[in-house]
Amino acid sequence: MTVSIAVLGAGTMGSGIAELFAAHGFPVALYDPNGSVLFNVRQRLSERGISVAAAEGEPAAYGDAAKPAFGTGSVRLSSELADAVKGAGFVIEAGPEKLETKRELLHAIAPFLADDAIVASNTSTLPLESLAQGQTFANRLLIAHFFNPATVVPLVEVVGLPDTEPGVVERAAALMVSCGKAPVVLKKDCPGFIANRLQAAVLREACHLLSCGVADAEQIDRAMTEGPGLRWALNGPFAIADYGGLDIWEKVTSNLFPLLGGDREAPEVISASVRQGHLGFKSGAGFYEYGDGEARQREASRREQALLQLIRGRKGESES
Ligand SMILES: NC(=O)c1ccc[n+]([C@@H]2O[C@H](COP(=O)([O-])OP(=O)(O)OC[C@H]3O[C@@H](n4cnc5c(N)ncnc54)[C@H](O)[C@@H]3O)[C@@H](O)[C@H]2O)c1
Repeated sequence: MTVSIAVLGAGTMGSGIAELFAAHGFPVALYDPNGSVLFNVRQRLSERGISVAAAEGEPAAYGDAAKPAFGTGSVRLSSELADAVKGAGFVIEAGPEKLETKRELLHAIAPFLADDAIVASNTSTLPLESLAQGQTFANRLLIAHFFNPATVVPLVEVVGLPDTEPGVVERAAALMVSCGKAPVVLKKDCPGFIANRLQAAVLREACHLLSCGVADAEQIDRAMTEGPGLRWALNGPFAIADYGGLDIWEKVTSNLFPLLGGDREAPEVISASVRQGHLGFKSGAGFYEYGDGEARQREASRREQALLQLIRGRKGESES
């Protein structure tokens, strides 16, 4: 039987996760408390070929309530939490990254959850333990951490707790696989999980090099995309160390580790940009300039296509 999906929060990640599940044939209910978010999501999903309906009683602007009722491969938009959650076999929250908001949201869904529903959080940084505290379904709660864009990037980090009900993590991982994802199951809860910790370590050093005047941002980025970035799409750091030779990497690490940047706070170059309202791509400027909304839309599509091509090319290589 096809499991019904409920996605809570229809922002960048929630709308992408809803699209992913719908594109793989699952019936999806997508909840957001903000009507204008739902209105925009309807436009976006429709443009991407996903069938969108409004839940009963919702404004027609969210989609035609008459069709499709809750069909396979469609998204039903709802501003009612109970409506979105009831009957769902897998619920994933993608609300704001605030502990209290997420805890309250999880608390609010408890009365409407099916007895065997799995509940996941897409949090980037909050420990599962802190989300699970006091929740009646804590033994069915886990992390399923997608990457942006959720429709494209294969990785989903899946994390349970020591008293997670047996089989729950495995069922969630299998669900991800059925959507073409490559789940990585962590042995234990860890803030930032794996991938964001690795990315943060690289960004810390990139900012250190920039602040030392070794090169500008563009050159530092090129040193990544024209070099290690290409290899990292095929081999992780341990395989790269094996290929290079562990004797060599012993020297590299012992010579370089004492010299690497060791910031314990957000890099000043990033904080200064944030203070000026330069938030990166979404605001039109950060380390680079991105132009107006239309230019950014084009760039986002181009990046998504390039990423898809890369993923397809990589699959082709490993299959041949
Ligand atoms: N953006 C990323 O690259 C990324 C990647 C992985 C994980 N995440 C995580 O995913 C989550 C969502 O991030 P995002 O980038 O989509 O944020 P976003 O700001 O784009 O979306 C958040 C959505 O939550 C809605 N919301 C507000 N209060 C809510 C509530 N009480 N219940 C349900 N929804 C509510 C907002 O209206 C908004 O539409 C965060 O936990 C974030 O850390 C983000």
